[in-house]
Amino acid sequence: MTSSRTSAADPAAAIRVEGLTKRYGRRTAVDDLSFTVRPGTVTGFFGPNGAGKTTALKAVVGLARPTAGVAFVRGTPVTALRPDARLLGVHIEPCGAHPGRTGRAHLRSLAALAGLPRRRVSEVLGLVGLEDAAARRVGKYSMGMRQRLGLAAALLGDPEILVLDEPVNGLDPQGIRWLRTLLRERAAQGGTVLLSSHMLGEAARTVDDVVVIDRGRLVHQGAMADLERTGESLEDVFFARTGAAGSGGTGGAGR
Ligand SMILES: Nc1ncnc2c1ncn2[C@@H]1O[C@H](COP(=O)(O)OP(=O)(O)OP(=O)(O)O)[C@@H](O)[C@H]1O
Repeated sequence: MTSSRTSAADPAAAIRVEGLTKRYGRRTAVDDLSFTVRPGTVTGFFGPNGAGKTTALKAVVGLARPTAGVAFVRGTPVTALRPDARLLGVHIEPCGAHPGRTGRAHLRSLAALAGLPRRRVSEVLGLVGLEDAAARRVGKYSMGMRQRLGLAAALLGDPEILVLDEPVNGLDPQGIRWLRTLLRERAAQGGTVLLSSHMLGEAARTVDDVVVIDRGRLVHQGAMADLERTGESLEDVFFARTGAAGSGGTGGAGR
């Protein structure tokens, strides 16, 4: 396992997770998890079903209160940060859009809440390819369209850091390529992305750094380039470190 020397409150780390634990009753969803997300990178967050990815991402963005540990965003505990759509853009399902509202209306209220200009709504609708569906009710959206709406919401503030939970789910091949290009371009411009995914082949083409968890615990952190040097694929690492090979069921983190 590659450990990071970045200290907890180091503002040079876009995100630093330190000793994060989240319990639901007797179930431990995230277990003493620490990892670092370097600025200007796309970091992939992987693990079997029930490993604790969504729970950890929620804690990273301040949507779940950790039982123990701290998530730092640019060196500040996320719980001490004022909501700032220009710093942190988040897409974690459910996106909270009322099924009876149109996609455009949903984005307009988010923009107003975040103090962003209305023109950003048209811009992000164009960016995610939802212009034609903007006047339709969200309840009528396909899974891929809901995914695009969630991405549009995350992109509203053109944020420095994006946290996306399984953003590829439901996207068509064109959408998957579009998202890969978008995320790579953002990283090339100094932006940071932390995303979870089960699509290891696709993720291997997108991410710079890899964090793998199993049963709530870190089992691997390292750079894709290091894997490429050793000839290991992301899938090799995933199966070797999570022991998920051949298992059809969910491991879960509960003990
Ligand atoms: N609100 C909650 N109340 C109780 N248990 C929860 C809650 N949220 C998550 N869990 C439990 O925490 C564990 C981790 O769930 P989580 O959704 O974080 O995993 P995941 O890695 O995102 O899974 P998947 O890949 O299937 O989306 C699971 O055992 C889940 O049942």
